[in-house]
This record gives sequence, C-alpha cells and structure tokens, in this order.
Amino acid sequence: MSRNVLKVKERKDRYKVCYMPGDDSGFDMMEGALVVLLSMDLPIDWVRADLGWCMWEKSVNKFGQGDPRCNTVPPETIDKIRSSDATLMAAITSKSGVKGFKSAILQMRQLFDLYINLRPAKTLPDLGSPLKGDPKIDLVLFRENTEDLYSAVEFHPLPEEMFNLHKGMERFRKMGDVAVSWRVFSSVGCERIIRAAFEYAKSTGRTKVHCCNKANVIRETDGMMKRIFLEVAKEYEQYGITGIEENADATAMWLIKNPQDYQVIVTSNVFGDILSDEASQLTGGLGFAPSGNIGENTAIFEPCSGSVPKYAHQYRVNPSAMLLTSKMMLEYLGLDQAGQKIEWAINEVLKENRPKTLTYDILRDFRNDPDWERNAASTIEMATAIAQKINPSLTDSTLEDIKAKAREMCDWTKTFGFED
Ligand SMILES: NC(=O)C1=CN([C@@H]2O[C@H](COP(=O)(O)OP(=O)(O)OC[C@H]3O[C@@H](n4cnc5c(N)ncnc54)[C@H](O)[C@@H]3O)[C@@H](O)[C@H]2O)C=CC1
Ligand SMILES: CC(C)CC(=O)C(=O)O
Repeated sequence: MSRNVLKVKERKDRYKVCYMPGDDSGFDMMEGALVVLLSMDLPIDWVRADLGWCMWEKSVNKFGQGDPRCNTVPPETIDKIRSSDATLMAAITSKSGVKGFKSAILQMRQLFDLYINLRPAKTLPDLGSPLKGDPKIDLVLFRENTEDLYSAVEFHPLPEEMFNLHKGMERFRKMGDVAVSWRVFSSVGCERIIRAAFEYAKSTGRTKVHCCNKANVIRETDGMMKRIFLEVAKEYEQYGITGIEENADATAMWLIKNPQDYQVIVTSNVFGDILSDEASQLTGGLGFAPSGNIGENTAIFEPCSGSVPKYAHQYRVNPSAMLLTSKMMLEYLGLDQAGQKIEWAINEVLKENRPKTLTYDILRDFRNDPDWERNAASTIEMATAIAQKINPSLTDSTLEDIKAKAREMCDWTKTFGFED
C-alpha cells in the first residue's frame, strides 16, 4: 500500500522544524504564531532560516547586481529545510520587474517537488461567512503545485524560431513586442495530484471530488487533466465517491452561489491559486487562510496571503492564518490533538469577543465595528488571547518570557544566509 503523503515519513518523539519569518508582516505573523506554539510545550526543536526579498537584497549587496549567486533563497536555507522534518514559513514578498529575481516559494516547490498545495477553506462557527445565509463551508482544495504557468518557462523577447513553432503564432509576427509564458502539464503531474485528492476524500469520508479546468478551450493541457481525472474517478466509484468535472470559471461562480456543494476540489496551479483566494474570502479572508506545500519527502506550510507590506512590522495582521497553517503542520507531524486545540482556541477567542483580542480585519469585515481601527488588537494581543485559551494556567511572567523568546526568534534586523 502506498504511504499517506499528507503525513511525515517517519514518526518521532521529537521533531526538528525549520521556521522562516519571510518578509514584511511575515515576521509579525510568525512571532504571533510562536507566542502560541511556544506556550504549548510541543516536542519540537526550532531552527530559523530566512528567504524572500530580504535575502535577495542581502545577496545583491554582497555579490553585486547581476551576479548569478544573487537569489531569494540562500544555500543555508535549502540545507535547513532539507534536514528538518517540516518547515513553517510566513509570507514573503514577490517582486515583478526585477531582473534575475525568482520567487523563493516557487523555487522551493520545484526543488523539493512539493506537488500538492493543500488549501482548506472552512467557516469557523464564531466567525461565519460573509455570504448571505451564513453557509457552512468545509472544502479542501488540492492545487497542483509544480507545473502550469508558474513553471517560469518564459520568453521575452521571443527567439525567431518560436514564430515558426505553431501556425497560431503567425499572427503575432506583426505585433512587435511579444512575450510567451509556457503552460506545461505532464500526465504524471496530473495523475498524482488527482490521486492525492481522491485518497483524501476516501480517508476522510467525503463523497464528491470536483476537477476544475478549462478543457473546453485549453484542449491539450486541461484536456489532459480532465481525461486523467475521469479515468481515476472510475476507480473511486466503489468507495461511494463521485468525480465531477467542471469549467473553472463556472466554479468561481458556483463557489459564491452554492459553496456548500464543494467538498474536495482538484485543479491546476494557476486556477488553484485564484480559486483558493476566492474560497478564503468566503470563510474569513486571507487573515484565516492556511496552506501546505507537500511532497513525498518534506513539506513547507505557509499562509495563502502575501507579506502585507503596508503593515510591515506594525503588528496589525491577524495571526490566525499563520496559526491554522501551524495546525496543518502539526497534523502532518502526527500531532493532531495539538493542531485541533489551536483551531478550537481561535474560535473561542472569536466567541468571547473580549476587547483588544481581535485584529482589524475581523472587526472591520465581520463585526461591522465603525471604530475598528481604534478597537483592533495587535497580532501579539490576539495571539496571547489564543495562548491563554489553550493554557489558562499560564502566568503573566511565563507569558512575558514566551513573548520575549518569540520576539527574539523573529528579530527582523538579523537574517541568516549568504554568510561567509
Ligand atoms: N505565496 C506567496 O509567495 C505570495 C506572495 N505575495 C506577495 O506579497 C506581496 C503583497 O501582495 P498583496 O497582493 O498586497 O497581497 P497580501 O496577501 O499581502 O495582502 C492583500 C490584503 O489581504 C489582507 N491580509 C492578508 N493577510 C492578512 C492577515 N494575516 N491579516 C489581516 N489581513 C490580511 C490585507 O488587507 C492586505 O491588504 C507581493 O509582493 C506579492 O507578490 C502575494 C501572494 C502570495
Ligand atoms: C507569488 C506567488 C508565488 C503566488 C503563489 O503562487 C501563491 O499564492 O501561492
């Protein structure tokens, strides 16, 4: 029988976890999450690594613009990820228009072949959904994570021979400046993400898997995904699981109209990126949206959001996305109870609704508080309330020690990588 890829390869008494604060508000998110995680007495040894725009700048300062060693991921970080049981990563910045710049997370997804991007979207009972009728949403999206338009196979300017590659290119010859990004799918890539989605449905008692594609227009790539999906779906009929394929644009619409109809969605990289952000907005917004990049040998867990640069180092962001991401990581490590406690505690804090325990996004978007800016809790205040729910016997002085430790672990004035 094949191994469950959504769980760590080897169960241990203690785990080594690489944590990466990322960029901008990523540091605040990670610090908030660590306030909770450090208060839980988990069997985890933490190792810090850095990546993202901060590392790009450091490498440019060290090697000079244009040097091939400039990167968003230093070799030290790759070693730390490789030698850890799992990695917890906060949000990073991805700049367009910077020559030589490659997104750190895209590189890691490909380097470690993290082919599953697991993105759950679930309404928390005491937050609810902004949709009419407050639907109960509980879906899990399997986004293919290593192929498609994010493979970074791009051409600009176009070599002359590319105009001869396909008759469809003929009409672009007279258009002047032309750029091309290749959308590459493989049958192996399609089949493994589709099987992961069906296996998940089978192991969690879910009865429907939707495959969202545009095979009606993008015939070769999405056509391949649709064909393989329908073949694999037949194998799972015996388990009472129905495979439904639909156009991704229709999914975008149906998700708003009837989100409860979805249990498991499997889709390609770009559609998955977009549909998961949409699903997150139906269940609490990016402040509550977790994800995991998972492969056969390791996994990197990160919130779905970007680095919220406008609030960088101001401790305004909601720690929940980072904490629900930590929950996914704990479940990967087999520490399911600890993970569930985190989700329970977030919901309890929402339920209690005490002053200075909820961040701005919750007050503004879910509580209609006209004075949301003044009443908002900081990232650390909300994280502290969650930690106290999990462990009500925490004394003030222990909490202060934990907060100081989390702050030191996420010191953004110190970064590690590209050292001599
Ligand atoms: N996985 C990745 O590497 C991603 C990186 N990015 C990068 O992040 C940077 C910023 O991108 P944006 O488009 O501004 O997206 P963003 O996700 O950083 O922010 C969008 C909006 O979502 C809200 N938000 C996100 N996380 C939140 C949280 N934890 N608490 C409260 N509110 C939250 C904020 O209102 C923010 O204005 C860019 O450089 C972008 O390329 C963006 C998305 C994913
Ligand atoms: C900036 C990109 C890496 C975006 C993306 O792929 C993501 O949101 O996961």
